[in-house]
Amino acid sequence: MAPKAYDAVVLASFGGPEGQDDVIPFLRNVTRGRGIPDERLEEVSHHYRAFGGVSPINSQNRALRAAMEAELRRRGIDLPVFWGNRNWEPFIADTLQEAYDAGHRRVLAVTTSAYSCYSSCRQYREDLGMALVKTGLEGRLEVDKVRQYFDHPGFVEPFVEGVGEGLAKVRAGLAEQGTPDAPVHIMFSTHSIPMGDAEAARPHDAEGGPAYEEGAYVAQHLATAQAVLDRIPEAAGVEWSLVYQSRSGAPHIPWLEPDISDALRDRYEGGTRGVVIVPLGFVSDHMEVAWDLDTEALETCGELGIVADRVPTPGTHVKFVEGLIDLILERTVENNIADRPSATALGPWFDVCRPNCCANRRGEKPTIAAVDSTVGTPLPNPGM
Ligand SMILES: CC1=C(CCC(=O)O)c2cc3nc(cc4[nH]c(cc5[nH]c(cc1n2)c(C)c5CCC(=O)O)c(CCC(=O)O)c4C)C(CCC(=O)O)=C3C
Ligand SMILES: [Fe+2]
Repeated sequence: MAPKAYDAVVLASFGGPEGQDDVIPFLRNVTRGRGIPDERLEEVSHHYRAFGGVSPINSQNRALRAAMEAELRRRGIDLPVFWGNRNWEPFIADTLQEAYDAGHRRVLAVTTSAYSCYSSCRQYREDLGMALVKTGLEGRLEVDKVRQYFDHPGFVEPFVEGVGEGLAKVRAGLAEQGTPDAPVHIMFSTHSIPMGDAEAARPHDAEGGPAYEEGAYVAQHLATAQAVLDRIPEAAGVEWSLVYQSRSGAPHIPWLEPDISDALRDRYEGGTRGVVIVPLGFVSDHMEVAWDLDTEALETCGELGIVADRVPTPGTHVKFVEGLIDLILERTVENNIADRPSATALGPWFDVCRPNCCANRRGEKPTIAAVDSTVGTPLPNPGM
């Protein structure tokens, strides 16, 4: 898509509760119309309760926003960064209104989500699209979005660093135990999604780019994991796999598998004694990482006697923050960066999503940043 003169950035995220009283209303917001059984909500509420009802995600987003502003200032670029969420305050609609009231007319969104699937791409585009409709800013505020950035070096490099360090720690732990040569496994973990969503995560039209047998969500994770490993000499020859976590939904609906806990048990039976756990699907150490990995998966490792290390998410890693700013500058007229780096053969991903990309299987909603967008941006020339 041709560069534009954006006048503000919106960091769009998931949101999380800020106290015990927020937990249930937050969970209702997340699962509205999504067919999640009450027992699952009850179960997940305990994760938040155990953390005082406070998700770590909001403070992480405040820190990310501050880091992005600092990096823009450092480069002498005058672009304010607003922040809004899908499921909790500040809500995206209020954020767009705030940006508009402050005089901005053309904003570029960055989401805290790197891959392509309904939950991580289209749903954010719908959040922004519906916010435009709700506020009545449709046609008055232009909203675009940076490309999904799973393969941007700024996202990949912090994992390269983390996996390298994780491998060293796990090997040192095994040596301490007197089993320095015990088999080690690198386990990349991401959010499970319904199989139907995984299959829908792709461009649908004939000329809309490559289609992927396993869906773009899985293909992007596999390619990114490989890109991380290719950059770590010490990882050569180490076995690895992609596993899934945080499954919800009704039991009879198939979701991506294997679950990380099952995978850990199977690997242990196959001889693995050290595991590097890589939260490849996530941008910050929020609840899905703090609970499902640091509490549950690490507990499973402890029970089995596996030496384990959980690698950090990109968070506010300087390379990640610089990468997000580079992604913004790919799209701006001023300070434009013409280079669109990609660490995998799949990318760089589209600035403007192809028709039906990451389809909402529960019915159409207004979206931005797609060839078939009904709000957000007039798209005379959809380009890349
Ligand atoms: C792909 C994906 C990402 C990664 C991309 C991205 O980052 O956006 C992600 C992130 C997150 N998911 C999060 C929390 C939750 N996700 C839920 C439910 C669901 N997630 C799904 C998918 C994803 N989720 C799906 C298909 C569902 C089923 C309901 C539905 O079809 O929509 C539920 C409901 C209860 C449950 O069943 O677990 C909760 C509480 C938090 C916040 C953590 C915090 O508070 O720190 C974050 C960052
Ligand atoms: Fe989720």
